[in-house]
Amino acid sequence: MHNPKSAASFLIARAKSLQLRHHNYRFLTSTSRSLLFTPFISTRFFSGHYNIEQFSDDEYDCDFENHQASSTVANVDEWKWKLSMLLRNEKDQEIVSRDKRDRRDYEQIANLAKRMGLYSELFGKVVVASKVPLPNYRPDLDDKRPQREVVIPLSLQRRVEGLVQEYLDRLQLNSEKTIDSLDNVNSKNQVKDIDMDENANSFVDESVMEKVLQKRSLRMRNMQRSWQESPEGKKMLEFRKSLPAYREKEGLLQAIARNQVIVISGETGCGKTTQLPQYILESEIESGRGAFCSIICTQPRRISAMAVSERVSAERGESLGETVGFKVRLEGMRGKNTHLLFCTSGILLRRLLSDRNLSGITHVFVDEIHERGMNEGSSSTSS
Ligand SMILES: Nc1ncnc2c1ncn2[C@@H]1O[C@H](COP(=O)(O)OP(=O)(O)OP(=O)(O)O)[C@@H](O)[C@H]1O
Repeated sequence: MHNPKSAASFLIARAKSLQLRHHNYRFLTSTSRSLLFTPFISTRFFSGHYNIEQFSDDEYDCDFENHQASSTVANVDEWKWKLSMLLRNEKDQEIVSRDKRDRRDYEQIANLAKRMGLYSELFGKVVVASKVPLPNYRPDLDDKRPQREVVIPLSLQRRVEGLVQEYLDRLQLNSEKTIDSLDNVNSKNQVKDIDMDENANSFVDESVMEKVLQKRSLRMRNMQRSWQESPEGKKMLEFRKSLPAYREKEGLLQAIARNQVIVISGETGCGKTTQLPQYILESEIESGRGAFCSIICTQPRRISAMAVSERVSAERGESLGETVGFKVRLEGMRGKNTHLLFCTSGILLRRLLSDRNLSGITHVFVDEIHERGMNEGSSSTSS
Protein backbone atom coordinates (compact mmCIF):
# COMPACT_ATOMS: atom_id res chain seq x y z
CA MET A 1 0.00 0.00 0.00
CA HIS A 2 2.90 2.35 0.60
CA ASN A 3 4.11 4.17 -2.37
CA PRO A 4 7.69 5.39 -2.13
CA LYS A 5 6.60 9.07 -2.15
CA SER A 6 4.30 8.79 0.84
CA ALA A 7 6.93 6.69 2.57
CA ALA A 8 9.42 9.44 1.97
CA SER A 9 7.06 12.11 3.28
CA PHE A 10 6.26 9.98 6.26
CA LEU A 11 9.93 9.59 6.94
CA ILE A 12 10.47 13.32 6.83
CA ALA A 13 7.61 13.90 9.22
CA ARG A 14 9.00 11.32 11.49
CA ALA A 15 12.41 12.84 11.37
CA LYS A 16 10.84 16.18 12.29
CA SER A 17 9.03 14.71 15.25
CA LEU A 18 12.24 13.11 16.34
CA GLN A 19 13.97 16.42 16.00
CA LEU A 20 11.22 18.06 17.99
CA ARG A 21 11.51 15.52 20.69
CA HIS A 22 15.22 16.00 20.67
CA HIS A 23 14.77 19.72 21.19
CA ASN A 24 12.18 19.17 23.85
CA TYR A 25 14.53 16.94 25.64
CA ARG A 26 17.34 19.42 25.50
CA PHE A 27 15.01 22.18 26.52
CA LEU A 28 13.87 20.22 29.54
CA THR A 29 17.38 19.36 30.58
CA SER A 30 18.53 22.90 30.22
CA THR A 31 15.66 24.30 32.31
CA SER A 32 17.57 23.58 35.46
CA ARG A 33 20.60 25.16 33.89
CA SER A 34 18.69 28.30 33.03
CA LEU A 35 17.81 28.59 36.71
CA LEU A 36 21.46 28.47 37.50
CA PHE A 37 22.05 31.25 35.03
CA THR A 38 19.46 33.52 36.56
CA PRO A 39 21.73 35.35 39.05
CA PHE A 40 24.24 35.95 36.29
CA ILE A 41 21.61 37.40 34.01
CA SER A 42 20.23 39.64 36.73
CA THR A 43 23.57 41.14 37.61
CA ARG A 44 24.30 41.88 33.99
CA PHE A 45 20.89 43.29 33.50
CA PHE A 46 20.91 45.59 36.44
CA SER A 47 24.53 46.51 36.34
CA GLY A 48 23.69 48.78 33.41
CA HIS A 49 26.97 48.04 31.66
CA TYR A 50 26.93 47.51 27.95
CA ASN A 51 30.26 45.81 27.81
CA ILE A 52 29.83 43.38 24.97
CA GLU A 53 33.30 41.95 25.36
CA GLN A 54 32.09 40.33 28.55
CA PHE A 55 29.90 37.97 26.53
CA SER A 56 31.72 35.06 25.04
CA ASP A 57 30.34 33.15 22.11
CA ASP A 58 29.98 30.20 24.45
CA GLU A 59 27.46 32.07 26.49
CA TYR A 60 25.34 32.79 23.45
CA ASP A 61 25.74 29.28 22.14
CA CYS A 62 24.62 27.99 25.47
CA ASP A 63 21.56 30.16 25.26
CA PHE A 64 20.75 28.95 21.79
CA GLU A 65 20.14 25.54 23.27
CA ASN A 66 17.05 26.94 24.91
CA HIS A 67 15.46 27.91 21.61
CA GLN A 68 12.18 26.56 20.47
CA ALA A 69 11.98 24.33 17.45
CA SER A 70 11.14 27.23 15.11
CA SER A 71 14.28 29.22 15.89
CA THR A 72 16.84 29.97 13.27
CA VAL A 73 20.31 30.11 14.71
CA ALA A 74 21.51 32.29 11.85
CA ASN A 75 18.82 34.87 12.61
CA VAL A 76 19.68 35.03 16.29
CA ASP A 77 23.32 35.24 15.34
CA GLU A 78 22.47 38.17 13.15
CA TRP A 79 20.68 39.78 16.09
CA LYS A 80 23.70 39.20 18.26
CA TRP A 81 25.67 41.23 15.80
CA LYS A 82 22.94 43.90 15.47
CA LEU A 83 22.71 44.31 19.24
CA SER A 84 26.48 44.53 19.55
CA MET A 85 26.45 47.29 16.94
CA LEU A 86 23.69 49.08 18.83
CA LEU A 87 25.77 48.99 21.99
CA ARG A 88 28.77 50.35 20.15
CA ASN A 89 26.82 53.08 18.42
CA GLU A 90 26.38 56.08 20.67
CA LYS A 91 23.86 57.83 18.43
CA ASP A 92 21.25 55.12 18.01
CA GLN A 93 19.00 54.27 20.88
CA GLU A 94 17.07 51.36 19.46
CA ILE A 95 16.63 48.83 16.69
CA VAL A 96 13.20 48.45 15.15
CA SER A 97 12.43 45.39 13.05
CA ARG A 98 9.26 44.46 11.20
CA ASP A 99 10.74 41.23 9.90
CA LYS A 100 8.42 38.24 10.28
CA ARG A 101 11.15 35.85 11.33
CA ASP A 102 12.21 38.26 14.07
CA ARG A 103 8.73 38.07 15.52
CA ARG A 104 8.92 34.31 15.46
CA ASP A 105 12.30 34.39 17.16
CA TYR A 106 11.30 37.17 19.54
CA GLU A 107 11.79 35.18 22.73
CA GLN A 108 15.35 34.40 21.84
CA ILE A 109 16.03 37.95 20.74
CA ALA A 110 14.55 39.20 24.01
CA ASN A 111 16.73 36.79 25.94
CA LEU A 112 19.79 37.87 24.07
CA ALA A 113 18.98 41.55 24.55
CA LYS A 114 18.42 41.04 28.25
CA ARG A 115 21.75 39.30 28.64
CA MET A 116 23.46 42.17 26.90
CA GLY A 117 21.84 44.66 29.27
CA LEU A 118 19.34 45.87 26.69
CA TYR A 119 15.57 46.10 26.75
CA SER A 120 13.21 44.62 24.21
CA GLU A 121 9.52 44.59 23.45
CA LEU A 122 7.19 43.18 20.84
CA PHE A 123 4.73 45.83 19.68
CA GLY A 124 2.21 43.94 17.58
CA LYS A 125 4.26 42.93 14.60
CA VAL A 126 7.29 44.97 15.45
CA VAL A 127 10.33 43.89 17.44
CA VAL A 128 12.21 46.64 19.25
CA ALA A 129 15.50 46.36 21.14
CA SER A 130 16.50 49.46 23.03
CA LYS A 131 19.11 50.88 25.38
CA VAL A 132 16.36 52.38 27.53
CA PRO A 133 13.26 50.77 29.08
CA LEU A 134 10.38 50.55 26.63
CA PRO A 135 6.73 51.41 27.26
CA ASN A 136 3.90 48.90 26.90
CA TYR A 137 2.53 50.72 23.90
CA ARG A 138 4.11 52.68 21.10
CA PRO A 139 1.64 54.65 18.95
CA ASP A 140 4.28 55.20 16.28
CA LEU A 141 4.58 51.45 15.78
CA ASP A 142 0.87 50.74 15.80
CA ASP A 143 0.00 49.95 12.19
CA LYS A 144 -3.72 49.83 12.91
CA ARG A 145 -3.80 53.32 14.27
CA PRO A 146 -3.97 55.92 11.50
CA GLN A 147 -0.95 58.15 11.64
CA ARG A 148 -1.94 61.74 11.18
CA GLU A 149 0.42 64.63 11.04
CA VAL A 150 -0.93 67.55 13.01
CA VAL A 151 0.40 70.83 11.76
CA ILE A 152 0.09 73.60 14.31
CA PRO A 153 0.04 77.06 12.72
CA LEU A 154 3.21 78.94 13.48
CA SER A 155 1.23 81.81 14.98
CA LEU A 156 -0.50 79.47 17.44
CA GLN A 157 2.81 77.84 18.35
CA ARG A 158 4.33 81.25 19.01
CA ARG A 159 1.36 82.30 21.08
CA VAL A 160 1.62 79.19 23.24
CA GLU A 161 5.38 79.70 23.62
CA GLY A 162 4.80 83.31 24.54
CA LEU A 163 2.19 82.47 27.17
CA VAL A 164 4.31 79.71 28.72
CA GLN A 165 7.32 82.00 28.86
CA GLU A 166 5.30 84.81 30.35
CA TYR A 167 4.04 82.45 33.02
CA LEU A 168 7.60 81.30 33.78
CA ASP A 169 8.82 84.91 33.96
CA ARG A 170 6.04 85.75 36.40
CA LEU A 171 6.91 82.72 38.52
CA GLN A 172 10.53 83.79 38.64
CA LEU A 173 9.56 87.33 39.51
CA ASN A 174 7.32 86.13 42.35
CA SER A 175 9.93 83.76 43.75
CA GLU A 176 12.57 86.48 43.76
CA LYS A 177 10.13 88.81 45.50
CA THR A 178 9.39 86.12 48.10
CA ILE A 179 13.08 85.60 48.81
CA ASP A 180 13.51 89.33 49.12
CA SER A 181 10.61 89.72 51.56
CA LEU A 182 11.90 86.77 53.61
CA ASP A 183 15.25 88.50 53.86
CA ASN A 184 13.49 91.58 55.10
CA VAL A 185 11.60 89.65 57.77
CA ASN A 186 14.82 88.07 58.98
CA SER A 187 16.63 91.32 59.17
CA LYS A 188 17.54 92.37 62.74
CA ASN A 189 17.56 96.07 61.92
CA GLN A 190 14.20 95.93 60.29
CA VAL A 191 12.67 98.98 61.98
CA LYS A 192 15.80 101.10 61.83
CA ASP A 193 16.52 100.48 58.17
CA ILE A 194 12.98 100.68 56.92
CA ASP A 195 13.65 103.45 54.41
CA MET A 196 16.73 101.78 53.11
CA ASP A 197 14.81 98.54 52.71
CA GLU A 198 12.17 100.29 50.67
CA ASN A 199 14.86 101.67 48.40
CA ALA A 200 16.45 98.26 48.15
CA ASN A 201 13.08 96.75 47.30
CA SER A 202 12.40 99.16 44.50
CA PHE A 203 15.94 98.63 43.26
CA VAL A 204 15.48 94.86 43.31
CA ASP A 205 12.11 95.20 41.58
CA GLU A 206 13.63 97.35 38.87
CA SER A 207 16.56 95.07 38.28
CA VAL A 208 14.30 92.02 38.24
CA MET A 209 11.99 93.78 35.82
CA GLU A 210 14.98 94.67 33.67
CA LYS A 211 16.02 91.02 33.60
CA VAL A 212 12.51 89.93 32.69
CA LEU A 213 12.39 92.47 29.86
CA GLN A 214 15.79 91.40 28.61
CA LYS A 215 14.66 87.81 28.54
CA ARG A 216 11.48 88.76 26.77
CA SER A 217 13.48 90.77 24.24
CA LEU A 218 15.63 87.75 23.45
CA ARG A 219 12.53 85.65 23.04
CA MET A 220 11.01 88.25 20.73
CA ARG A 221 14.17 88.21 18.66
CA ASN A 222 14.13 84.42 18.38
CA MET A 223 10.49 84.45 17.37
CA GLN A 224 11.03 87.18 14.82
CA ARG A 225 13.97 85.33 13.32
CA SER A 226 12.11 82.03 13.19
CA TRP A 227 9.26 83.74 11.33
CA GLN A 228 11.65 85.46 8.92
CA GLU A 229 13.35 82.15 8.21
CA SER A 230 10.10 80.24 7.69
CA PRO A 231 8.81 79.77 4.11
CA GLU A 232 5.72 81.93 4.79
CA GLY A 233 7.89 84.57 6.44
CA LYS A 234 10.29 84.63 3.48
CA LYS A 235 7.40 85.02 1.07
CA MET A 236 5.99 87.90 3.07
CA LEU A 237 9.41 89.53 3.30
CA GLU A 238 9.73 89.31 -0.48
CA PHE A 239 6.50 91.25 -0.85
CA ARG A 240 7.50 93.82 1.72
CA LYS A 241 10.85 94.33 0.03
CA SER A 242 9.04 95.14 -3.20
CA LEU A 243 7.40 98.19 -1.64
CA PRO A 244 9.06 101.59 -2.31
CA ALA A 245 9.40 102.24 1.44
CA TYR A 246 11.91 99.40 1.75
CA ARG A 247 14.51 101.33 -0.23
CA GLU A 248 14.35 104.09 2.37
CA LYS A 249 14.45 101.81 5.39
CA GLU A 250 18.02 102.46 6.54
CA GLY A 251 17.79 106.21 5.92
CA LEU A 252 14.55 106.35 7.85
CA LEU A 253 15.94 104.44 10.84
CA GLN A 254 18.96 106.72 10.96
CA ALA A 255 16.82 109.84 10.72
CA ILE A 256 14.65 108.61 13.58
CA ALA A 257 17.69 107.82 15.70
CA ARG A 258 19.15 111.32 15.15
CA ASN A 259 16.04 113.47 15.35
CA GLN A 260 13.25 113.94 17.80
CA VAL A 261 10.60 114.75 15.19
CA ILE A 262 10.60 113.96 11.48
CA VAL A 263 8.04 114.36 8.71
CA ILE A 264 7.77 111.61 6.11
CA SER A 265 5.88 111.86 2.88
CA GLY A 266 5.44 109.26 0.16
CA GLU A 267 3.14 108.21 -2.62
CA THR A 268 -0.04 106.31 -1.85
CA GLY A 269 0.57 102.64 -1.20
CA CYS A 270 4.37 102.98 -0.83
CA GLY A 271 4.21 101.44 2.65
CA LYS A 272 4.12 104.37 5.05
CA THR A 273 1.46 102.99 7.37
CA THR A 274 2.20 99.27 7.36
CA GLN A 275 5.99 99.39 6.97
CA LEU A 276 7.50 102.37 8.78
CA PRO A 277 6.32 101.53 12.33
CA GLN A 278 7.18 97.93 11.59
CA TYR A 279 10.76 98.82 10.59
CA ILE A 280 11.29 100.41 13.98
CA LEU A 281 9.73 97.50 15.82
CA GLU A 282 11.82 95.00 13.88
CA SER A 283 15.05 96.88 14.35
CA GLU A 284 14.43 97.27 18.10
CA ILE A 285 13.64 93.55 18.38
CA GLU A 286 16.69 92.62 16.33
CA SER A 287 18.94 94.69 18.56
CA GLY A 288 17.56 92.95 21.64
CA ARG A 289 15.44 95.88 22.89
CA GLY A 290 12.07 94.66 21.67
CA ALA A 291 10.45 94.46 25.09
CA PHE A 292 11.65 97.97 25.97
CA CYS A 293 10.04 99.69 22.99
CA SER A 294 6.47 100.89 22.72
CA ILE A 295 5.25 102.41 19.48
CA ILE A 296 1.95 104.17 18.93
CA CYS A 297 0.63 104.84 15.45
CA THR A 298 -2.53 106.91 15.12
CA GLN A 299 -5.11 106.56 12.38
CA PRO A 300 -7.85 109.07 11.60
CA ARG A 301 -10.54 106.35 11.55
CA ARG A 302 -11.36 103.33 13.71
CA ILE A 303 -11.67 101.08 10.71
CA SER A 304 -8.18 101.88 9.44
CA ALA A 305 -6.68 101.34 12.92
CA MET A 306 -8.24 97.90 13.02
CA ALA A 307 -7.45 96.94 9.42
CA VAL A 308 -3.83 98.12 9.52
CA SER A 309 -3.09 96.38 12.82
CA GLU A 310 -4.49 93.16 11.39
CA ARG A 311 -2.37 93.52 8.27
CA VAL A 312 0.82 94.25 10.22
CA SER A 313 0.18 91.27 12.53
CA ALA A 314 -0.21 89.05 9.49
CA GLU A 315 3.00 90.41 8.00
CA ARG A 316 4.75 89.40 11.21
CA GLY A 317 3.14 85.95 11.22
CA GLU A 318 1.27 86.69 14.45
CA SER A 319 -2.29 86.88 15.66
CA LEU A 320 -3.73 90.29 16.30
CA GLY A 321 -3.15 91.37 19.89
CA GLU A 322 0.32 89.85 20.25
CA THR A 323 3.19 92.20 19.36
CA VAL A 324 0.82 94.33 17.31
CA GLY A 325 -2.59 95.47 18.53
CA PHE A 326 -5.18 98.18 18.16
CA LYS A 327 -7.26 100.41 20.42
CA VAL A 328 -10.27 102.39 19.36
CA ARG A 329 -13.12 103.71 21.48
CA LEU A 330 -14.93 100.83 23.26
CA GLU A 331 -12.89 98.26 21.39
CA GLY A 332 -9.38 96.99 21.28
CA MET A 333 -7.07 94.06 20.97
CA ARG A 334 -3.76 94.27 22.71
CA GLY A 335 -1.87 92.29 25.28
CA LYS A 336 1.04 92.62 27.67
CA ASN A 337 3.38 91.91 24.81
CA THR A 338 1.94 94.49 22.46
CA HIS A 339 4.70 96.86 21.42
CA LEU A 340 3.11 98.43 18.36
CA LEU A 341 -0.35 99.86 18.93
CA PHE A 342 -2.53 101.32 16.19
CA CYS A 343 -5.16 103.61 17.62
CA THR A 344 -7.39 106.46 16.61
CA SER A 345 -5.96 109.92 17.16
CA GLY A 346 -8.72 110.47 19.73
CA ILE A 347 -7.27 107.69 21.91
CA LEU A 348 -3.82 109.29 21.81
CA LEU A 349 -5.30 112.65 22.65
CA ARG A 350 -7.10 111.24 25.66
CA ARG A 351 -3.90 109.63 26.83
CA LEU A 352 -2.07 112.96 26.45
CA LEU A 353 -4.62 114.61 28.68
CA SER A 354 -3.76 112.34 31.58
CA ASP A 355 -0.07 111.76 30.78
CA ARG A 356 1.59 114.64 28.93
CA ASN A 357 4.93 112.88 28.77
CA LEU A 358 3.50 109.68 27.31
CA SER A 359 5.59 107.73 29.80
CA GLY A 360 6.70 104.36 28.53
CA ILE A 361 6.04 105.29 24.90
CA THR A 362 9.19 105.33 22.79
CA HIS A 363 7.85 106.33 19.34
CA VAL A 364 4.69 108.10 18.11
CA PHE A 365 3.51 108.08 14.50
CA VAL A 366 0.74 110.46 13.54
CA ASP A 367 -0.44 109.02 10.24
CA GLU A 368 -2.45 110.77 7.55
CA ILE A 369 -1.40 114.08 9.05
CA HIS A 370 -2.41 115.82 5.78
CA GLU A 371 -6.02 115.15 6.70
CA ARG A 372 -5.38 117.50 9.62
CA GLY A 373 -8.45 116.77 11.67
CA MET A 374 -8.80 118.46 15.03
CA ASN A 375 -7.24 115.50 16.81
CA GLU A 376 -4.21 115.23 14.51
CA GLY A 377 -3.45 118.88 14.95
CA SER A 378 -3.66 118.69 18.74
CA SER A 379 -1.69 115.50 19.11
CA SER A 380 1.14 116.61 16.84
CA THR A 381 1.54 119.86 18.71
CA SER A 382 1.47 118.04 22.02
CA SER A 383 3.99 115.32 21.05
N1 LIG B 1 -4.78 94.30 4.19
C1 LIG B 1 -3.91 94.21 3.21
N2 LIG B 1 -3.81 93.10 2.46
C2 LIG B 1 -2.91 92.99 1.48
N3 LIG B 1 -2.06 93.95 1.15
C3 LIG B 1 -2.11 95.08 1.83
C4 LIG B 1 -3.02 95.29 2.90
N4 LIG B 1 -2.83 96.52 3.39
C5 LIG B 1 -1.83 97.06 2.68
N5 LIG B 1 -1.41 96.21 1.73
C6 LIG B 1 -0.33 96.42 0.76
O1 LIG B 1 0.72 97.12 1.39
C7 LIG B 1 1.08 98.23 0.63
C8 LIG B 1 1.45 99.36 1.56
O2 LIG B 1 0.27 99.79 2.23
P1 LIG B 1 0.30 101.03 3.23
O3 LIG B 1 -1.05 101.20 3.79
O4 LIG B 1 1.41 100.87 4.17
O5 LIG B 1 0.65 102.20 2.23
P2 LIG B 1 0.62 103.77 2.54
O6 LIG B 1 1.87 104.34 1.94
O7 LIG B 1 0.42 104.00 3.96
O8 LIG B 1 -0.62 104.22 1.70
P3 LIG B 1 -1.58 105.50 1.98
O9 LIG B 1 -0.76 106.71 1.68
O10 LIG B 1 -2.69 105.31 1.03
O11 LIG B 1 -1.97 105.40 3.40
C9 LIG B 1 -0.09 98.53 -0.25
O12 LIG B 1 0.35 98.99 -1.50
C10 LIG B 1 -0.77 97.22 -0.41
O13 LIG B 1 -0.26 96.60 -1.56
